[in-house]
Amino acid sequence: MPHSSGAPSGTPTLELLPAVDVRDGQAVRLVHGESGSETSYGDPLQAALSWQRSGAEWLHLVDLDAAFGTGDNRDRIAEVTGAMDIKVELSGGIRDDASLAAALATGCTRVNLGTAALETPEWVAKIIAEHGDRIAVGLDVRGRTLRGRGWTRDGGDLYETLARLDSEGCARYVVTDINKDGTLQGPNLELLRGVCAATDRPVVASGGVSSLDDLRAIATLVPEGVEGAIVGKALYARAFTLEEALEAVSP
Ligand SMILES: O=C(O)c1ccccc1N[C@@H]1O[C@H](COP(=O)(O)O)[C@@H](O)[C@H]1O
Repeated sequence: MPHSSGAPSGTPTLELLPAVDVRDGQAVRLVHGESGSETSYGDPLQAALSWQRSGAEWLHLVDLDAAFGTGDNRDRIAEVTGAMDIKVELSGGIRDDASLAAALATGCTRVNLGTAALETPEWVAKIIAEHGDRIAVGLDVRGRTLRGRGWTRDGGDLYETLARLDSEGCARYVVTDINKDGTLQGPNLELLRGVCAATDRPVVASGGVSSLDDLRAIATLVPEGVEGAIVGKALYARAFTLEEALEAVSP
């Protein structure tokens, strides 16, 4: 049977997660995750609905104010999640029982924890045991060093933390190269390979995607354990459409 112009036939499909990051009620993109580097793209609900209409099966939704500790967009996040018919991965400021309960109550498919995995490991081990694959951990790295609190503080060694989380049963990792994030400079394939070699859990790639070729390159890592890729700036900058991206990674 003929196959599409995307990834080689027989390769499992790379999941694509278009990102909607919310700051001060607006959909924004940052460069290197730095506060103050925002470009605004308007209403987050409209952005999320447009990715859904374009065929997304996942939405990566981030409360940036909660991640930075500059307030939160909880109502907006709940509104967007509630309006989605697709799966939602929710990130930003999920650090204790109250914020976790609020996040899970939105009906999101899973949450993604950053700072908590670095600062309150006992709590994270407990909620992994309670919620299984509804919990992912975001490994946001610069070099080999993890960063928390809006990526402003060092949080330990990537591979030591990964080994600890693996032993606690963490179901999945969202791996972001901070140096690449929001830069349209291409993904850090070496980092992704390194993480895949160190764990048998699925990995979602994040940071740097600029072109369909970048997505095809990430898709070659599916057999090594990369399950998905978050796409942000490239979609907002119209480097390609989501329809083109989905086609590019479908076997
Ligand atoms: O996504 C970003 O651009 C981003 C930038 C700066 C900080 C955080 C960012 N995103 C997400 O937030 C979580 C971390 O939140 P927390 O530490 O759990 O409060 C991180 O994993 C990213 O998914």
